[in-house]
Amino acid sequence: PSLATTFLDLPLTNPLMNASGVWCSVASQLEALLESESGAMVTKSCTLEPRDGNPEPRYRVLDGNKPWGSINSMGLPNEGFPYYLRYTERHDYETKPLFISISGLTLDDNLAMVDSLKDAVTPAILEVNLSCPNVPGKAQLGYDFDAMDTLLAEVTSGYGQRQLGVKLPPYFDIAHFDEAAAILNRYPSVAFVTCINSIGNALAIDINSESVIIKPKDGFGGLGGDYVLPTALANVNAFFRRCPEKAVIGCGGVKSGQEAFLHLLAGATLVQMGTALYEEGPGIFARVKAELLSIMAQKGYENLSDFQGKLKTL
Ligand SMILES: O=C(O)c1[nH]c(=O)[nH]c(=O)c1Cl
Repeated sequence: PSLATTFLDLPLTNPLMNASGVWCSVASQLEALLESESGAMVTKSCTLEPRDGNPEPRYRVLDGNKPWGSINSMGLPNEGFPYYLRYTERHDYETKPLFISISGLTLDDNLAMVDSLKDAVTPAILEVNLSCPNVPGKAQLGYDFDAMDTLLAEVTSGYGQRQLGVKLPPYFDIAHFDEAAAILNRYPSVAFVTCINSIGNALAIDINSESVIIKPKDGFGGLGGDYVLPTALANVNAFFRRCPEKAVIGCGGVKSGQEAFLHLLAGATLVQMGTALYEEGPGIFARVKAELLSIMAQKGYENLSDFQGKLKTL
């Protein structure tokens, strides 16, 4: 079988990539992703200026009893937009496509970054993060439909209607899938949606210390890992059904070929890994590729298109 695929008409050797934020904040990590067997890669969401982010501990793996996952309240630590723009100028696009993620603290900051990217005419693919749950005082744009609509109008226009994508928070209500998709479908240049970001503001508690386990926001943080897989699959399939003109990138709960297969079946074109990559490192891509190929072989599938988006209902 073959894992070859295309995304926005770009050829990829396989559909696997990192989730923004994991193993992609500094050049050494980005170079490790380039060397890895991922089919593509994305940078850490950046703000206009560098940020230290929230106080530590701000990331913890939750691996008491199975299932396992992670909680994080990083607070958007990043090297600042110019650092990542410079990286896009020296990336080897022949090896694999690069996405650049932006998460401006204000609409003006997002527009300033978009304007610089438009002038840079870089092959990097823009993913606008609408779903960071961890900046104190900043509500997630993806949960404010008016603000999301305004941002999309300004950003798509500012980007000269060049193709871009958005990183969405998980939604949990059919009416919200309907409303978010209706807004997104009014912007043809939004060529893909990445579902999902972490499930915001979960609370992990340690029974021995009788305490929360991360410092920021009294322990409230974004949840990732096994816990979010069914919600991630629902969001992938909901937007796959509602946005036939757009591609869906699946993210959430992928740690083996099995979950990658499920995301593809639900409608994802590419599949991102966050928590599992954080814990295992970039070697995970070779493992998950092999597992996915083995599942395809067992099922008699030659190409991803043999099952991609072909989830059955009862
Ligand atoms: O705290 C973070 O940096 C963070 N953490 C997340 O789980 N998702 C995001 O989009 C971001 Cl920007």
